[in-house]
Amino acid sequence: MIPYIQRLHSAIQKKQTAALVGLDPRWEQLPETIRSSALDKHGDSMIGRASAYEEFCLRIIDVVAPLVPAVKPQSAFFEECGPEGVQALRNVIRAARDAGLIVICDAKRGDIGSTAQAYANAYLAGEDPSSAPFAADALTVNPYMGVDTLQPFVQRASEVGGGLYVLVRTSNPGAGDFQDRTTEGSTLFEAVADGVERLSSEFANGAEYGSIGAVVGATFPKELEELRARMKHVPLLVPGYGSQGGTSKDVASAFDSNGLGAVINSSRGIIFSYRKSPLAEEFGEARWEEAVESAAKLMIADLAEHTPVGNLKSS
Ligand SMILES: O=c1ccn([C@@H]2O[C@H](COP(=O)(O)O)[C@@H](O)[C@H]2O)c(=O)[nH]1
Repeated sequence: MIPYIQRLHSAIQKKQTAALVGLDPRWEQLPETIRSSALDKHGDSMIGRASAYEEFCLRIIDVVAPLVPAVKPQSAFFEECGPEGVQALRNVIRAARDAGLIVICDAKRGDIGSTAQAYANAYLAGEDPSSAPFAADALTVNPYMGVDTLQPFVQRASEVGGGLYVLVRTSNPGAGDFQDRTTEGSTLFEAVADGVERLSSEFANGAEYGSIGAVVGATFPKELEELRARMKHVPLLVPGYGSQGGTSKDVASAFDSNGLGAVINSSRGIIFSYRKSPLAEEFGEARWEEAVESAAKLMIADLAEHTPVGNLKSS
């Protein structure tokens, strides 16, 4: 079985980029053609929204699969549509994997050990997509309840060749409210980072990186730089580029000198690029897929120019 981190790094080397496209469908922002076809078929209903989300995401996957190594569906938008939404999430994950993409499901799960085990079984398929109902390669997890609650996820990841991304220093404006609280000489986020580094270096078993990663926001570049140095064996998932204001310069420190060790997420900035200047003027909503392709290519070029991603060696 090939561990998650090896599969991720092969995909990054193959596509020559660490750009990660977030799949965060929002009804009001979908192209009018997709909305009206869903309304015609299902009326204004959750079934209609879920089918529109699925169509939108499948078309995005077709556009970005040749360009990027991975996608990150945001579970919340699918869950919001009820059972049909959850079925759409499942279909989107499968389609992305069939298109050769690594799938990181952003569901931020966490609970007491026995319940965490059920979440892990539900979402972490690792290398074999038939081994879980929501067949993600990797899952985001919340460490707030303690290291024992991460163990079932770690165990499952090691059994199936899956990966995890533990929330360490998030990208939202209030991230510091709790994460920056200091006790015994370190902040809460540093204490979590040290725990994740221990888990991932054990998992790495002598390799450079383990499959236990960390979420660290692009919107706090100083903390990102500190955390890269503090968690040497930990691959990073960096949200906050683009719509939340993070730039390629802000995320440069997330990478090692070979351009590995991190993926940078952009969701709205790519999937809704046809709604925003200048791509809105260039393509308009009718050519939304071309705008998405162009936005993904712009992000790829930006990362290649301003971060060590430009040093990636081809596989
Ligand atoms: O700290 C975090 C953790 C997760 N996210 C998620 O990433 C995307 C970001 O979307 P953008 O449109 O690129 O802002 C979204 O799914 C968040 O829930 C995050 O932003 N910050």
